[in-house]
Amino acid sequence: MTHIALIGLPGSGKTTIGRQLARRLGLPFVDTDEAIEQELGCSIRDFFEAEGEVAFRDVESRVLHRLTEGPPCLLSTGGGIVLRPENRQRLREACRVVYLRASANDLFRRLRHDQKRPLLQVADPLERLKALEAERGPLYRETAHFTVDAGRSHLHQVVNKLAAQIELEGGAPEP
Ligand SMILES: Nc1ncnc2c1ncn2[C@@H]1O[C@H](COP(=O)(O)OP(=O)(O)OP(=O)(O)O)[C@@H](O)[C@H]1O
Ligand SMILES: O=C(O)C1=C[C@@H](O)[C@@H](O)[C@H](O)C1
Ligand SMILES: [Mg+2]
Repeated sequence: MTHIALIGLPGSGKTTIGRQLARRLGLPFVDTDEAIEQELGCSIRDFFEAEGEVAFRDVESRVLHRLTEGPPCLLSTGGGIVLRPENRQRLREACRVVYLRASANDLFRRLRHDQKRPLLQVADPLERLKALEAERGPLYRETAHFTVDAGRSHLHQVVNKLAAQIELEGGAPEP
């Protein structure tokens, strides 16, 4: 296993915490959503609208495989990456997987004014977050090696806790 991957619901802090943790551990930081947008040459939102979710998930699986075959990095993933069994398997075999757990209520408080996340641009974003939590919670738990509370804790507390846990387990992989 060579990588560290962060998984969790939209807004759980994968990108923000991932960037800070990568700096702490001296690892390159890669966001799968950003890598996908680079590969596509357009935004995920536009691609989703034009080609649909199945086409997006195909690209996401391809990018996950490519990135996890490359040099060790801290991988922040798209919120839906655990939906495909092949991605869950790939994550578990190639990465130390951390689930940033945050409840729908906590995320709603955090994201209620968000306009960037297509999944939340609906009449009732709290209901949508609850549905995502019900569908994906078991998949995040099944995929993760380690879970951390990222709903109520401050950003720096989550980063400190993860850095300590990784140290305890023998430290970060050599980049
Ligand atoms: N523990 C935290 N406490 C308070 N605010 C947080 C915490 N974690 C993240 N945030 C804030 O919540 C917002 C969403 O965080 P971020 O973009 O990192 O989430 P994400 O999991 O990458 O979301 P997405 O799945 O949509 O890419 C940001 O404004 C970030 O600063
Ligand atoms: O939760 C999801 O299904 C998604 C989350 C984003 O990170 C992107 O990967 C995309 O918008 C889909
Ligand atoms: Mg993100």
